[in-house]
Amino acid sequence: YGTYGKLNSNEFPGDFLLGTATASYQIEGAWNLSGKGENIWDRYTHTHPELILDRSTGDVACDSYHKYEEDVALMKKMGVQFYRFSLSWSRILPTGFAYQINPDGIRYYNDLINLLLKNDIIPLVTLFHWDTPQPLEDLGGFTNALMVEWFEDYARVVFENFGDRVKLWLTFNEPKQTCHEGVGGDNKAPGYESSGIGDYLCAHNLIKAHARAYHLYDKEFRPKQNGSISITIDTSWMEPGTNSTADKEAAERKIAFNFGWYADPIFHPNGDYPEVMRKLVPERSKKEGFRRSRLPEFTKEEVKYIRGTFDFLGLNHYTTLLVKDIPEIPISGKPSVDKDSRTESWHDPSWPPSSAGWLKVVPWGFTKLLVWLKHRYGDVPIYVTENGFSDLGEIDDQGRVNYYKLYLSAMLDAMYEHKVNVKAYAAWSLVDNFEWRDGYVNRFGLHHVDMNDPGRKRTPKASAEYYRKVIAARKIHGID
Ligand SMILES: O=S(=O)(O)CCCN1CCN(CCO[C@@H]2O[C@H](CO)[C@@H](O)[C@H](O)[C@H]2O)CC1
Repeated sequence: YGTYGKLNSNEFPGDFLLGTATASYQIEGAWNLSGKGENIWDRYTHTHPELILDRSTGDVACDSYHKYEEDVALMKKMGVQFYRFSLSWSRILPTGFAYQINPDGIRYYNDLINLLLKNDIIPLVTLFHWDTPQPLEDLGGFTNALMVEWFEDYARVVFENFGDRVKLWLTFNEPKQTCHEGVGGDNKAPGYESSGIGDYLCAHNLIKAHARAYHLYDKEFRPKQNGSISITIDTSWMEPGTNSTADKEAAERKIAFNFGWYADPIFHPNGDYPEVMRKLVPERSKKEGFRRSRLPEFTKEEVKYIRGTFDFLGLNHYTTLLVKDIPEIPISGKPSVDKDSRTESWHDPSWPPSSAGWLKVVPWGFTKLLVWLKHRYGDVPIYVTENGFSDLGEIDDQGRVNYYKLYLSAMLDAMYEHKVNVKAYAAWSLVDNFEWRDGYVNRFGLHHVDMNDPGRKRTPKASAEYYRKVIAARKIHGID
């Protein structure tokens, strides 16, 4: 693969953190037990079974609500240094509003946090991993500007209850899946399909909510709790389909619309949405006959308020796309972010597959993405909060072992050859879990979960053994 593919970096720096990750709706189950309120994924899976590949739900999932001790034991055995998990907003605040706190929600997460600390595993806690409380969605969810207040109130309850022991926070996981896929499309809950309009509105409020929670932490909690807080944003690497200038610019546009949309307002020295978005969206909106741009605008004060609301950068990365320029997209049909970006993307047929159509094994893309992040956002500490491989659940998962060897090596290449400041890596995922619209068909776990067994039996796969050796030896090769 040339410079980007040499598998020559092998060892992790002494202070590098190796961990694993999950999310509340995907593993907890207990969807309506002990006071938990309904969230949009409960609603989406209960009312649209036809949208889920195996018509399953997260009603029970891995039953980690009851089996979190087993989960911690699996992590202890692998020797992971940290565990990234998310809080179910509706388990803590059943109505979404902070006037009613569910004691069992506080109890559950305290038990989990205390057990992690007892096992010398650092908790890295995500406040929001897509599971909006349904009563808030009924009021528009993130298309309602008041969500900024409601999220701040939720964050305050969380920092008050867990911030004495939790020192690493993420406000949101992958905002694009909530806004672009969930509000703009129906690929995720709530499934409004308000493409090119609702997704921009959702993102605008979500970014403000992130900044509000950051400043709340920074002013009221950091002085006594001394933690760090950021956001996790995902992107594929966007590789030009040809080395034409048009395709190179198209790839830059695509990653701006895909990642910069959320990252620039927070991490870019100038803040605000990427320039290319602030140019192309108003232009196309006008041609479509809109009286004003479909992309909401931050005021100067808001740009300042949002810029710099991070202590590190949370990155989820899985794969790479090839991108080409589409010079003219006819003004017809519904508006969309993809039309606004004037790009088309695809996979090179030679790239090794996974069981998920969107995930191809392209390790050099990880190196390029990490280098791109450093050039665009400077030397910000990067926490890789998700990276992993999908298969159909085989125990001898050599495809996953191979994926981790390649991607960990690609990450170390970026660190050693390009001095990218990566500080941590979380393998997605600790266990097979509810993979959203793919249900339990496509699986990402280091441990197999028997979804037909009421006890949800967990079984280590070959990749769990490989990751245990990597953590013990703190290197990737020569550990068999
Ligand atoms: O078909 S296409 O290519 O046109 C569009 C699909 C591409 N997306 C890219 C982002 N990816 C986010 C991954 O989502 C993350 O990764 C895990 C594995 O999916 C999830 O389980 C986690 O909850 C989530 O944080 C989901 C698929």
